[in-house]
Amino acid sequence: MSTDSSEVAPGTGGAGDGHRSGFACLVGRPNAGKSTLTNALVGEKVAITSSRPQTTRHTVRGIVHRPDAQLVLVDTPGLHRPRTLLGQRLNDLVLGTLAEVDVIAFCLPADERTGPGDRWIAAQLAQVRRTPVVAVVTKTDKVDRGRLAERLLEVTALGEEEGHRPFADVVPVSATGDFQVDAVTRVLSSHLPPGPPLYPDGELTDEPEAVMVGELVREAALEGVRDELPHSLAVVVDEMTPRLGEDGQPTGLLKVHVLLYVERDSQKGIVIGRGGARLKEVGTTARQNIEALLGTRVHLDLRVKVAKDWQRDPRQLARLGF
Ligand SMILES: Nc1nc2c(ncn2[C@@H]2O[C@H](COP(=O)(O)OP(=O)(O)OP(=O)(O)O)[C@@H](O)[C@H]2O)c(=O)[nH]1
Repeated sequence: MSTDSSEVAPGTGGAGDGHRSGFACLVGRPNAGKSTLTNALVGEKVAITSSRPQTTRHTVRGIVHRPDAQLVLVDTPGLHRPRTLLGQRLNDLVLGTLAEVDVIAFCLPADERTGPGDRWIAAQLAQVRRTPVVAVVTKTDKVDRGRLAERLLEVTALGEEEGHRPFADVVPVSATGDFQVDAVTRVLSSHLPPGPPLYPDGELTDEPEAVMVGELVREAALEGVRDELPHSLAVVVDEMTPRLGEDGQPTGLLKVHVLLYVERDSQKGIVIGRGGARLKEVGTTARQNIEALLGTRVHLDLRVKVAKDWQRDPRQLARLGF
């Protein structure tokens, strides 16, 4: 791993003498690389990545353990200008989270230019006054050194624009190229308050298992589908119980029932596929990942249902846990 200190933008330095602990939140436009970075930092798959924007619905925490610091990552949905009630709810959730964390990592892809979406987020972050904001320039493997240098300056300038807040640090990283991942941990940790670890060593997430199971199903169901499904797919884990044998004893198999809600019949068709072929694939992929996550054999039952216009209906949203 390349974590040469000369590659780190100047910042507030190391964690100091004592141990530090606290919470960090990753924000950025959809597709900015937040989930991938969370996974790289934690070193295990906990958040959901997908090549489709706005797939992260739940606040998933990953925990980075280091000898001198414990960094609890709160991965949020993409902060974006709300178009639907769901979008508004997500933004409220994000802003509420931001006010409570110790440091915010604002992810900006190296291979894109600063756009209106970034300016909108920068303006939102300026409202969260007390929390330091570290700009993390992601996906550096996608650009050459010259472009990266330009981009770092461009990002620094974004913090200095009227109505924004200067960034506490600017750090380049490639989560997939394993470049500077440690540097991101170090810089974020340097902004945490002194304190003992908040979670026992070895713990990677405090997200309830059912939420993570739901996310794995959601991820599998979205894979390779290129239409508007990310906005129209909700996942509810209905049941997770040990399967009992004929003698009433546990068989070592976990029974998992999951409901996939789509908005329209046409979307139901997309998820299920011809003759149910796609849903079968989704089930196999999701089951393997759930088994890896929980360390137990799983019997997975997926049902697809249509919940018309659920994104705009507060009662439906509440029922689905938003
Ligand atoms: N080349 C390269 N691609 C990356 C890197 N980090 C993320 N990506 C890709 O960028 C896309 C988006 O990454 P995500 O981590 O899902 O982005 P996100 O910000 O969590 O997206 P939302 O959940 O939509 O908010 C995926 O296709 C990733 O594989 C990186 O360091 N290098």
